[in-house]
Amino acid sequence: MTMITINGLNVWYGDGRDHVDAVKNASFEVAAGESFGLVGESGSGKSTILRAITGLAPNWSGTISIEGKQLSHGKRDREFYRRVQMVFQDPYASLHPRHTVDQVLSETLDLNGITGIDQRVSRLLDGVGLDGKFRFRYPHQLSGGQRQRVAIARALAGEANIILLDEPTSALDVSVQAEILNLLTDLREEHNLTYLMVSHDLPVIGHMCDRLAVMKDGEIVETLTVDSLRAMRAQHEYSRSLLKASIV
Ligand SMILES: Nc1ncnc2c1ncn2[C@@H]1O[C@H](COP(=O)(O)OP(=O)(O)OP(=O)(O)O)[C@@H](O)[C@H]1O
Repeated sequence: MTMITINGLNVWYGDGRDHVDAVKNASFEVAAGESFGLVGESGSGKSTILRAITGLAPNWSGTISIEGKQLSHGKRDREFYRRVQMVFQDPYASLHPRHTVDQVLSETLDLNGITGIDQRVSRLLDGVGLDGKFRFRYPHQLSGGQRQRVAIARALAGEANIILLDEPTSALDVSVQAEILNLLTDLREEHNLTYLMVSHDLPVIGHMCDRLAVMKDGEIVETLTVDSLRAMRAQHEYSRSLLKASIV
């Protein structure tokens, strides 16, 4: 089954002189259980695609479908968030500073109509490798990696099996990045999750994804498998230059 279908997507910001075509005619599909990466330099339009999916970039044309259902313009409804969750770059900004880990997770479970919250919170913490002692801590009492684990637990609290990941490790210390990437890989397998992941870092995408789209100046210049990337079978000159600059 195709979980995410993007077809002829254009996204723009601003009017008149401020008009920016951030994404131009982008198309790709992400299958159930697949991990798909969007890679490209800063400003190439990667995050804008995620913003269009989540309704944060209101000006777009083309089609975006989740599990075969076309999304409309405007705000996303509860049903959308039941299927799709996000993990952002900066876990500190995405967690309420005056809510404990317990509050963050309990509230999300409650919103999803899930019962047996007490047990579920401990299971969620366990699932992301956080000791129970962190349960009643506030975000500022956690390290960056621990905060990102909480953000991941929150994304998994409901029944969503599509997770949008926007540079989920680039704000973290290098030593912690691999831990979080490995956790995400394990969770995908365990819960049969579908990932759409944005990163400017080709090795990160190579580690995490099955297929990827390379973006440049708002356009997808190439879509290829990570295996063919590793085998240096990238066709497009730009993809090859990215590849040369990094070790996948
Ligand atoms: N809110 C906004 N208003 C106007 N222009 C924007 C806005 N957000 C992004 N842009 C522009 O859209 C283009 C694509 O930006 P986008 O953030 O999607 O790129 P990106 O590849 O995700 O890069 P980065 O990793 O730096 O976020 C850029 O030219 C950027 O300046």
